[in-house]
Amino acid sequence: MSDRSNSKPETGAFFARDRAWHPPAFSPGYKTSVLRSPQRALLSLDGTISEITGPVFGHSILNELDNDLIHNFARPGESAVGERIIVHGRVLDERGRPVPGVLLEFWQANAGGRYRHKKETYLAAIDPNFGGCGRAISDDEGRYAFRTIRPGAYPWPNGVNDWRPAHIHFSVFGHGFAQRLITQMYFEGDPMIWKCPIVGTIPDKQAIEQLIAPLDWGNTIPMDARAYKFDIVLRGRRSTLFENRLEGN
Ligand SMILES: O=C(O)c1ccc(O)c(O)c1
Repeated sequence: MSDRSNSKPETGAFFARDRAWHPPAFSPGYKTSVLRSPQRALLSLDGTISEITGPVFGHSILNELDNDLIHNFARPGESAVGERIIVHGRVLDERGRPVPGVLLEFWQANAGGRYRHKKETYLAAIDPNFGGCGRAISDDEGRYAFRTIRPGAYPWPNGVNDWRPAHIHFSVFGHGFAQRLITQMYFEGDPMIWKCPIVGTIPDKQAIEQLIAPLDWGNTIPMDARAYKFDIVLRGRRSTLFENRLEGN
């Protein structure tokens, strides 16, 4: 385990990734990582002008229901089946400062643990009123929020009887097209988290705990939805853990 005590102020513009905090790209217990992981040393490339100045997908075309997964795929007057929740939090930089204007995209399985995807094979029922995708943009204080239903856990073909705990996938776009980070949020108190082979690739317990959103009782909506709070830290020693798959660790 690495020492994450906060005693020394962080200085300098660049915060190198702590390799003990992030899971190794090659983690045989997570079978698909074996073929996905880089076979050669990584190269660090500078961003090009077109990546830095190019348009960022989606910032100007948010629809009213994009941050409401309970309704954004539902027939008029209907809603998705499941436990209604609000997920909210802040996008923060390495010094804890808010990051405004970030496009966040979310995708998840339905309450029974089934994705709406043509390659989905799990036998749980489709919910005709649930699509499973949404998005939001962080405000001036870095805050974002969306309404959804709590996803179900599901089995997956990794080892015998491996299950994914209930989780929501997050993509975070920055101010350039090449700035994209992907992570997953889990739910406080779920015993399945500690049995998951993907979670099991994460070497540091604190890094896992940072992916687990606590129940936020103060922001529940009585007679409607419970709230979970998930802050995303983009860089620094306490950076949220991001997946290997799209960024090559
Ligand atoms: O990378 C994978 O194989 C994989 C499988 C199941 C998941 O739920 C997931 O998030 C990733």
